[in-house]
Amino acid sequence: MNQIPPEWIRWIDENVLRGVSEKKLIDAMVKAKFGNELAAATIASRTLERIRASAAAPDATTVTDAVPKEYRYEGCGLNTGNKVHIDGHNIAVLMKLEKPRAILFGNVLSHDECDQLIALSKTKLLRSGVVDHQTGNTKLHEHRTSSGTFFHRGTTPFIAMIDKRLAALMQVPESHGEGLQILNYQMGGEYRPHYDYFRPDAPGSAKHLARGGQRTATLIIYLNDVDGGGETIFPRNGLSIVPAKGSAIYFSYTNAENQLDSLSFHGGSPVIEGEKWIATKWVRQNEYR
Ligand SMILES: O=C(O)CCC(=O)C(=O)O
Ligand SMILES: [Fe+2]
Repeated sequence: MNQIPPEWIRWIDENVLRGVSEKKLIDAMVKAKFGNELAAATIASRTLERIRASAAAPDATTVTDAVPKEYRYEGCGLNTGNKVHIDGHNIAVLMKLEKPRAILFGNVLSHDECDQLIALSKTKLLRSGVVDHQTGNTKLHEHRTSSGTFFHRGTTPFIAMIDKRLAALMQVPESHGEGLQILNYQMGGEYRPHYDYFRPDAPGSAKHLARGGQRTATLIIYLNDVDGGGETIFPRNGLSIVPAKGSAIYFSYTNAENQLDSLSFHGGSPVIEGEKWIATKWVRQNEYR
């Protein structure tokens, strides 16, 4: 990688502002596959820019006001026990993370349900896109090299049953859920780290926010075991989740004050062997239409 994408520049700026050491930032960037020298040079130049900006600020108050408030974590995530029972289906709680709020679940879908979702999607796959922050439209991008399809909420009794289970698991009304997205990554396919929330400062976000408000949480369900690579990564925590058929990673990133948790930055690392299938459920603050 010989160029730093804008979301990484924003990430560097946020963390320089939070006082995170240069070494930690470089380590995280190297982990995310940037070259050591490029990472170090970019971080140094952003640090310098920040020092110059604060020197040019009229008074200390202006600088203090510019520091974003830290994300306030609400409650304790989904506050589950060690098992969740939904309509006769038993889901295991395998791991909990506090920052960002994240829970790894086992057996969210049975193996048979995973196979059914793959079979229903196979003939409908189209290359996935990313949201253009200026226009809000979807465009193809080298950072997202998967194919996918959607199932609108409740389109068939089978999809409706899954939508219902996922809403109960995520503790939101079913109507707040977007349609279930199915993704397939072939060898080398990846989704570079990104936020699932819509950037409030981007003009293209307005039309997405109008359809149910901000996204508050994501559930990524693994529909197959992947032979190599394909982990879901949270590069700011050094966390990676290895896909295991039927299990799912939940994470949330919007609180009642509308703050957004930048630690939820995540991606799908390249598949090295075999292929990867996932189902993603995004939920909104309000009813999604
Ligand atoms: O492929 C993955 O593990 C991550 C997918 C993802 O980030 C998404 O669907 O929003
Ligand atoms: Fe995502």
